[in-house]
Amino acid sequence: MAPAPANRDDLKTRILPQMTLSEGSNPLTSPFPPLPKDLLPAEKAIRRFAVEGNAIVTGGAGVLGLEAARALLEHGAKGVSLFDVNPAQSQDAIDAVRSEFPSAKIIAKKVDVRDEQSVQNAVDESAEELGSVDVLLCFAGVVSCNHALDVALDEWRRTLDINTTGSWICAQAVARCMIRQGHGGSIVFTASISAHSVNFPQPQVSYNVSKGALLQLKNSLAAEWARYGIRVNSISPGYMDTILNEGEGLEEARRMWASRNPVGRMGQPSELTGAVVLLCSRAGRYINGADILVDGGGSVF
Ligand SMILES: NC(=O)c1ccc[n+]([C@@H]2O[C@H](COP(=O)([O-])OP(=O)(O)OC[C@H]3O[C@@H](n4cnc5c(N)ncnc54)[C@H](O)[C@@H]3O)[C@@H](O)[C@H]2O)c1
Ligand SMILES: OC[C@@H](O)C(O)[C@H](O)CO
Repeated sequence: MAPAPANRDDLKTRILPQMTLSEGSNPLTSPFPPLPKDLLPAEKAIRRFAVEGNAIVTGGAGVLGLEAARALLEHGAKGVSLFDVNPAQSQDAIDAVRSEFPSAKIIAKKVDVRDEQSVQNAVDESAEELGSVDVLLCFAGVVSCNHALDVALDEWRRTLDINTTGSWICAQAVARCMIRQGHGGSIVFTASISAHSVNFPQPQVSYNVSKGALLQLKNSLAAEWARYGIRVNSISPGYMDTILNEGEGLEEARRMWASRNPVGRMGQPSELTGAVVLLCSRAGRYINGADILVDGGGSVF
């Protein structure tokens, strides 16, 4: 049953008394344990960037989500559960990842991140089928480009519902699961350069707002959930060379995005994975509440 909304009395009697750091099993209260001295340097590097346990990746049938899932598996994740409103669109690509990692468990679930009950069921099933949920990557998202004067309320609501509220619904369901498990975890939202500045030339007010809000969602949860050993961070990709940024009429915009970038090109999906792995591995243990821009320097131009 959903909890009742809090009132003013709850603040003193229930909410503030719970704002204490739970030590004991909280992995964040102690520093990264030293690696055994007799390991070879390469083995130390692997251990430092190892991803432990299992992950849920929303938008997991999309270009960036699936590439991030592949990177987690490369770094030792035992299994991934891909949540997507349309997993069938990428059946072949998902099968290709399955054959790359034959000993990993790779599940695809049809989930609309706006549907709280469907997310809750899929999180519970994933925990059961994989054995645990230790990482959540939120990639599910839609882009919406329109002149601010023409944006219909439905278009505005849909963009914020999927990009922002959908990430919140998934984070809350997964955090409850991680707290039950008792050993913390890592949550990563996908914001964007659009969370930091206004894109050019395309007008996209609802998208920009949906991604900007994710940064404050990340900050708020990072502050609250560290006491359970859960770190919450975000990545902010620049213009990546994916279907989101393809299509008729976008040729001139693509040229402009590349020319306004210090490295002179758009990013490749695999170029996001270093930041994702860092945030989900032991090496990222003291990174909490951070946003990593992966944009070739485009946002400083
Ligand atoms: N491609 C870029 O240049 C870029 C830049 C910055 C941020 N991003 C963000 O990265 C994320 C992934 O982008 P991408 O390029 O891989 O796009 P993509 O379209 O390939 O992937 C997005 C996925 O989200 C899924 N999705 C959409 N609505 C959903 C819903 N209601 N519930 C569940 N799944 C849903 C889609 O089916 C799709 O598989 C998005 O959040 C996007 O805003 C992308
Ligand atoms: O901000 C870059 C991306 O988030 C997005 O792909 C682009 O703005 C879509 O036009």
